Amino acid sequence: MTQTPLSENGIDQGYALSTTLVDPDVADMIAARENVLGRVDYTTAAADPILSARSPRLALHMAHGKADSFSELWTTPHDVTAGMHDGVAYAHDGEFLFVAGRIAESGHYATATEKAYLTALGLIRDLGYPNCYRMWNVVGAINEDNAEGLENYRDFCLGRADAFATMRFNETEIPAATGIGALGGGIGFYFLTSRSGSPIAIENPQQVSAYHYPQRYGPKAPKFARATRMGGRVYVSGTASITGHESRHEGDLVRQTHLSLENIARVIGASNLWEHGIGDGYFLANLDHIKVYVRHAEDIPVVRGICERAFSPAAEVRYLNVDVCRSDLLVEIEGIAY
Ligand SMILES: C=C(O[C@@H]1C=C(C(=O)O)C=C[C@H]1O)C(=O)O
Repeated sequence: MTQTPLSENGIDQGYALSTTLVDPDVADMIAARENVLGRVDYTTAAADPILSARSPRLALHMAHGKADSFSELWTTPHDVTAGMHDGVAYAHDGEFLFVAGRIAESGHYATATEKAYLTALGLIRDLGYPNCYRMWNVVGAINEDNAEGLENYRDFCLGRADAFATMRFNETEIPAATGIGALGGGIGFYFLTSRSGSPIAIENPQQVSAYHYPQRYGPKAPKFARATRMGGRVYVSGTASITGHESRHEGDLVRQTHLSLENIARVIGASNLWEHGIGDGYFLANLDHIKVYVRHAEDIPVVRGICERAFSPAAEVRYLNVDVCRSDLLVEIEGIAY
């Protein structure tokens, strides 16, 4: 029998977390028998992160009713240690860490975002899991202006950029991310980080790196990578109809959906990964645990039709009716390539 190499903390290095997007009652059943590193409920009301059955749980207001509610679970074969720290909930298993937080609804997000991010980023360093490879941020009223007339998304980006600067994250350490609209509840966020793994940040040659977007998109650029390679997988950020730094196909749902998919295919494709020193290449059919964000509910059937032709019929795909970070974007897609 071949032995998997063990790292110094005794965990096999080829190991990665498992995830699933399931109906909440199915999530309850899985949570009752597996080690849950984190649970995120995409549901009808937001709530502060808590420890539930000794693991972190965050509720995001991302669903309009029971029919579009689901839960995302991150599970591990290893024992989990969980805790709360300054309002954030976290858990770790010796190799991976999950941390979740919430920023209360407010007319001004930058300072509170910076503070919450510093809490979470400080925690991952102090606990010894400094390598952040994926972040999700859901922002209520994302395209509306704050009390000073700055769009809430841009306000959030300001605080996030300041936190990364304070923590001295350089461009190669910036994780894959999603920054998407929520139906309410301020800003909810959660991160995945690793103790010993070194995530590789991946960019899209057809897109300006988000962290180099010009100032017309906000005072501080959105700090995220287009994807990260970690533990034999590629975590693809929320991806929309953008080339260069500009939104394309304004008002054209079909073309926006196709360009979003093309952008993902390019990011995960063999030639791009080769440029990033990664041997494997992936196709859209390799994507799983996909979220498709659609601005207008009535557009979901058309988007679904296009996506179903591109993705594996076995993939877990959830469609959410929420706003997107730029008001001219109608659709955005994320997933994990295996
Ligand atoms: C769609 C884009 O950005 C969105 C916003 C992100 C963020 O601010 O973290 C990350 C990915 C997308 O959800 C884009 O700029 O291409």
